[in-house]
Amino acid sequence: MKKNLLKVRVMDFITSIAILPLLFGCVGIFSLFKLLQYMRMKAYIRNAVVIITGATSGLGRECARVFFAAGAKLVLCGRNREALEELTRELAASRVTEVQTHKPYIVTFDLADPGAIVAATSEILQCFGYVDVLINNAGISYRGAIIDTSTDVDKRVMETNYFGPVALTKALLPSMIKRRHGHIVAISSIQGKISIPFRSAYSASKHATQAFFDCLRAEMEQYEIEVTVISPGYIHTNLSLNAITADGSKYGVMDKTTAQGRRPMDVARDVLAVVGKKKKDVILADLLPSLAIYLRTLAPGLFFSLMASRARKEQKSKNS
Ligand SMILES: NC(=O)C1=CN([C@@H]2O[C@H](COP(=O)(O)OP(=O)(O)OC[C@H]3O[C@@H](n4cnc5c(N)ncnc54)[C@H](OP(=O)(O)O)[C@@H]3O)[C@@H](O)[C@H]2O)C=CC1
Ligand SMILES: CCCCCCCCCCCCCCCC(=O)OCC(=O)COP(=O)(O)O
Repeated sequence: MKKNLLKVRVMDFITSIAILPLLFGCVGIFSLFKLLQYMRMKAYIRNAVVIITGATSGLGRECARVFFAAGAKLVLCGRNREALEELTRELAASRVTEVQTHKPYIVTFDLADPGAIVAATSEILQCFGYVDVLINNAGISYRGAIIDTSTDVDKRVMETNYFGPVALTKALLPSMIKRRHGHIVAISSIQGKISIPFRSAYSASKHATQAFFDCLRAEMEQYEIEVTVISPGYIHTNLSLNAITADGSKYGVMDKTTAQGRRPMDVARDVLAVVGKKKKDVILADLLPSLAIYLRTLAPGLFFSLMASRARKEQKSKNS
């Protein structure tokens, strides 16, 4: 009995001695892999020509900061030149020592104006000769009941969130195909995966975005062009303040959900990492929205009931 116990202890000792180096080896290989991945990511962005739409505020502005610090040659887009110039001054004044930084180039255009998109693309290509990464970030949200919403409002949201990015992407694709190099990023939303009540136009525009860029990814693989769709949850930006309502007027309210959202700087860092790793489709949200996506797929009936009850509650609180 005693002899057996000793035998077991000796065996345990030998096993633990053998396992320890194996464990350390695995951790070492994993750390090395992570380091290589990090270095490759940095090299991918350094000196790359990166277009960011909607760089005047919120997530776009923070993306500009992190991509600038990573050494990208930025093309900052928006409608407000003054805001873009102020951002450029801010970036120039920031101290980044790790990599060589580049003064951003500013292009102003309205995504709802197809002619302006074509002109902007020619200007960018004339100036840089090529584009490495396009980040379709600009967007507007909407609040309203379908029954009260004019079709003009639906079109306005679709133009900014869907047709604009599609036109900009198409204008850049030929030069990317020629180089067999390029990366198109679409900032979608959790609402590109599930629809919640009183967001019809916004959610439809984001579902269309998801569908278009999924299709583009498949068609572009043969040209080695990457396509990434990023679906964030709530972010603390001006999105709800800038949202439009059923009659096209500005909503102008900082919603609690927006105010309690993630810091745009943190989301921008995630965007940089996701782009650097060339991920195809990423959800950047808490557990509940992610679970809601699974629920929509696995138990649609239950998901629809939950959304209907949410609509009833919201309607009731609006009426009272
Ligand atoms: N905040 C959130 O909770 C979430 C946001 N998102 C997405 O993130 C992206 C960025 O939004 P966010 O930073 O939050 O919101 P902001 O309102 O802070 O920023 C929106 C940006 O889009 C630009 N924009 C709006 N309309 C147009 C237009 N017609 N032409 C050109 N540019 C335009 C604005 O520029 P201008 O100065 O010209 O108005 C602004 O720079 C959007 O696509 C949004 O759907 C996704 C999930 C959650
Ligand atoms: C297995 C249990 C699952 C339980 C799921 C319950 C369903 C809960 C619903 C959760 C809905 C989450 C919605 C998230 C919406 C979101 O993050 O949107 C991001 C935006 O784009 C915000 O834009 P907005 O203009 O709406 O502020």
